[in-house]
Amino acid sequence: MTSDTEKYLDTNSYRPCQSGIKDCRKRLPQAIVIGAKKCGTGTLRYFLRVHPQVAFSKHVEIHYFDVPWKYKNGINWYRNQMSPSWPDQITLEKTPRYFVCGRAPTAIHDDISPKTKIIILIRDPVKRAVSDYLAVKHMEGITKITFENITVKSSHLTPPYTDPIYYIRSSFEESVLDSNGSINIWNGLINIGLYANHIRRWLQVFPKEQILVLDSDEFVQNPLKRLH
Ligand SMILES: Nc1ncnc2c1ncn2[C@@H]1O[C@H](COP(=O)(O)OS(=O)(=O)O)[C@@H](OP(=O)(O)O)[C@H]1O
Repeated sequence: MTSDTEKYLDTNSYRPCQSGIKDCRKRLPQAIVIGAKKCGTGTLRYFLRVHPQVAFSKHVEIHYFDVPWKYKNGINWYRNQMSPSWPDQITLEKTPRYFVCGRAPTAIHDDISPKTKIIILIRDPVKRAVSDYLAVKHMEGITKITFENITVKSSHLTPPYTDPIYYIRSSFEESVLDSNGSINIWNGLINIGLYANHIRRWLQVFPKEQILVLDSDEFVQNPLKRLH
């Protein structure tokens, strides 16, 4: 998943396709990997990118539906972020934050198509939370932005919220537990892992036949089986 690998895939594509060649153009995605964050979405993209019938977006994550300034750019801007595809290829993108984004289900339904397929990976929520915690801590080290003592407001989690608020302290346990020892479900570390709550919102917009939920733990052990 290094940038060298990405470059190799770009220049050695099995079915090179460039805008301008007959029938080869950028299309809106027929399927979107919406998350969840830290559940193996990067690995799924990595595998699917080499499938000859898949045109996965070159950008690792597009964040069109969850980032207001990108959404304001409009659907043509979004289409332009996709990889060019042949008519028989499926265009795909992945942005794990869509999973928790309040406006994403309706916007995908209305702006792309009610027939859009939704792919969700889920994983043991505790392992997901620890992975997320370590990633945010790492980011804290790089950006020097401190996440310590960020106030958690449940109002941030009403639609169209774009990101659960993270409450990160020096240890994982301190981060996820309230002073009375109960789990703070409004902390993004926990909230993203309340999969049922989020999937319920997607099911209010898309029929269950269009939503594929994959067990990421199984995907680690037997990726080929899950890819079929
Ligand atoms: N094949 C496969 N299947 C499932 N999970 C895998 C796989 N490969 C990697 N991983 C683990 O997934 C974690 C990263 O998930 P994401 O790629 O979704 O992260 S991100 O949201 O895009 O940042 C990250 O978890 P942690 O290692 O616990 O941090 C990866 O190790």
